[in-house]
Amino acid sequence: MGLRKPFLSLFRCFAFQQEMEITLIGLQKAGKSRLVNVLTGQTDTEDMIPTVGFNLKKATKRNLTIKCWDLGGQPRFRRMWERYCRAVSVIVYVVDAADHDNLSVSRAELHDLMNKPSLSGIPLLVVGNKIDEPGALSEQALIDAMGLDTVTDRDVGCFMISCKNSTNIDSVLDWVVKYSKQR
Ligand SMILES: Nc1nc2c(ncn2[C@@H]2O[C@H](COP(=O)(O)OP(=O)(O)OP(=O)(O)O)[C@@H](O)[C@H]2O)c(=O)[nH]1
Ligand SMILES: [Mg+2]
Repeated sequence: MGLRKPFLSLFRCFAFQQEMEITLIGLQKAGKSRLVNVLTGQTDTEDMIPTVGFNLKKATKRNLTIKCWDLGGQPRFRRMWERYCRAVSVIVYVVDAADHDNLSVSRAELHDLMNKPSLSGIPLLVVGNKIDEPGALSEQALIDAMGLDTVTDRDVGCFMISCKNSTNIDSVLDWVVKYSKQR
């Protein structure tokens, strides 16, 4: 009898241990790598090096480990996006909400990816980053600019964040946990 309680606690600990994978994509300089740094609790820095290919980092929160595939956003790396999105629980698409000039390219790349049959049904979280910058879009303006109302074949979320000020980062984590598909 004395052993029962510790055994049950140990069982619960392993039973609820969860691991999930997400992929972060979006145009170059959107802030994907900085978001991964903030999510994984690494020292935040303004000085970021453009991602060449991809990086993999892990974030751990309580019983949850999130593997984050951080892909390069430059045109030459976009061909890889689909491959790294196929097996993940959630696709996180990062947009620089203050970079109005590149919104239409960002939208086109997003819809191109969402139309791939291999990615059908994978939940999509669009995050408008850099809301600390003047002229950053509102959430509704980002939803309109990215045409999110037309993505109807999956769960879709949208948050406005600032990696610089750590604004709304918890909402990103909560959404990922809530909508992640066990694949
Ligand atoms: N003001 C502001 N700058 C940010 C924020 N997030 C990222 N940045 C800056 O934006 C620049 C690009 O950030 P990265 O995280 O390297 O962007 P990325 O999307 O990983 O870019 P690639 O790896 O080239 O695809 C860096 O100078 C960051 O410091 C933010 O919330 N606010
Ligand atoms: Mg990067």
